[in-house]
Amino acid sequence: MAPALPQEMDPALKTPNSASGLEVPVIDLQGSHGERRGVVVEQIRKACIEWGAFQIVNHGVSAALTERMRRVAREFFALPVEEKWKFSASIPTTTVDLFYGYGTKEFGTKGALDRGDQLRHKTNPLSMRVYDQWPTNPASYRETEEEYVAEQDKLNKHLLELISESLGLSPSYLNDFFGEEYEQTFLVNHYFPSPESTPTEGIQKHSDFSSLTILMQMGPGLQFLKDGEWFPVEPISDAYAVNLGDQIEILTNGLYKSPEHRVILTSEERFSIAAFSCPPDEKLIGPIAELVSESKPIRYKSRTFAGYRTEVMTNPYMAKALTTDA
Ligand SMILES: O=C(O)CCC(=O)C(=O)O
Ligand SMILES: [Fe+2]
Repeated sequence: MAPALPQEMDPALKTPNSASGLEVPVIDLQGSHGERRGVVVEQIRKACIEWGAFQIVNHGVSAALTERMRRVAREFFALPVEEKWKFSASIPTTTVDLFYGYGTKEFGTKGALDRGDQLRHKTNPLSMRVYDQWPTNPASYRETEEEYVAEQDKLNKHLLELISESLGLSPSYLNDFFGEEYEQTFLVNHYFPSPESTPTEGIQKHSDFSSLTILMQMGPGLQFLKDGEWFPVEPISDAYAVNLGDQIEILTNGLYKSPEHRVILTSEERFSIAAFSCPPDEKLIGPIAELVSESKPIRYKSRTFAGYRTEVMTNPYMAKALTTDA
């Protein structure tokens, strides 16, 4: 979920790191329902502590469905802009909310790309779906997004099981905690090509205020910040980039990090398709009791998810709002 106002680019952070040999970990989910579960859980724990992010392959989402989703997204964004506006929200965004439906920076500044346009829908709970904001062109758009978000829901739940286990909690802990009414948001980011020879940000440095973000990047550009250096996420066909959001950082009392990330534009048009899972608005989020001890005292203030989101959205840079209790 994107910051909106101009922010100075730290010159020290301009070039992605390649010298260290470190890479955003790639985790193979094959066998993660069965014989390889223990191995995968251990890899997830390490990745969540060191990066707060990883890529996944063999995740179970059908390649054919993903390809259909990519295709209808490209077709929608290729329409004339006046066609796309038909699927925007009728009222401009407020300072404390993201825009929904089709949008650009001109319409709602919050959460909009600097150089591109977007399509954002709430997709869970089903009662939050506003189908008027779902494209009807191409004709198969709506059914494709419906199938796609159902698969993302399954994947999100599987990942939250693995993450729960990696914390020494029962497998169902995080899914039970967020509940069936958890908020799923679907987002297509469409970045315009950049003619500049100097690196230009398509989405500025931010962390996601979600619990978990599952993202398909179509073309290079995504970078994660680790220990003050930027690391690009290597595009792998049909892989998803997964990152923890601020809610997991708070719940784990800082053991797992919600990593900062950004997108650098290239000379090619670029898309990414994200599914964010978030707690229900009124859910109180604070460190999980089992993860707090005398040697690991509470580091984060508890507040409702809606309260947290408002704090982030009213900050001009949409920065983390992870204030401590101390
Ligand atoms: O487009 C990408 O690769 C990242 C997008 C992102 O960080 C976001 O939408 O929150
Ligand atoms: Fe993000």
